[in-house]
Amino acid sequence: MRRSLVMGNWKMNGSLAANQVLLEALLAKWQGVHKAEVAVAPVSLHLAQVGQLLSGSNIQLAAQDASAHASGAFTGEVAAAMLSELDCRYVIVGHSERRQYHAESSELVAKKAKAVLAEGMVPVVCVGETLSERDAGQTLAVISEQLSPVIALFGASLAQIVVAYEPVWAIGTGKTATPEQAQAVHAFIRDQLGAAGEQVRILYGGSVKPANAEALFAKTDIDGALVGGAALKADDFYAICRAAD
Ligand SMILES: O=C(CO)COP(=O)(O)O
Repeated sequence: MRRSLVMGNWKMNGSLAANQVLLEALLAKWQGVHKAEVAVAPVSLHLAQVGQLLSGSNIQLAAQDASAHASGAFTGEVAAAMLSELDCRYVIVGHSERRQYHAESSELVAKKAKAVLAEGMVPVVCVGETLSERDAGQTLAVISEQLSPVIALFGASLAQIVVAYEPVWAIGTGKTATPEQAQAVHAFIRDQLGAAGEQVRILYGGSVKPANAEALFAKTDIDGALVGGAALKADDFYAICRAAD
């Protein structure tokens, strides 16, 4: 049985003070989420302070990206080992915003995922098609291309990753994939992962809200959510976590 996972991706939002207020509001109402695992991913600069606020709670710390390199002359990058030092449990890699605005290839994303795993953390590998790719009937081909370097690089450790399916057209647009559309892609991803597939949690991301979370989580292959905008509102994020519990 796969344990559901809800992760809040705060992206590049909020001052440290604002994020502290958000977390305190979340922790104040934090009862009743026992079965689902929950994590929040602040910007790397805030990880230490957010980690301190989370200590004693059952909310895990996550990072939004990691370098593929272990250390050295890579200005602006943050190594996986540094994230591990701050007790991060999860690291998002290959978010569409990184692929789109920072030209990250699927090969680079796979290397980042491997670097995260090597430091004892869980990579959350994001995949997803754009609207024009969907309209052209290329959704599954795109997902397959994005996953294949990860599958090739991970081998037997593939069961240890988390995958997030985030259709680009649903991110921050208020347009969610229908539960049926998401389920079809999740089932495809699980199939692509082969024998490891049964164990891998596959999250859906893209305009997840309290109003649509339950219907998404009811689908067989949707094991949780990667939440952007709604994770910045304590009430909404809490409601999504409850729906996964
Ligand atoms: O990109 C996302 C999470 O990583 C989804 O963002 P939204 O929930 O704001 O659509």
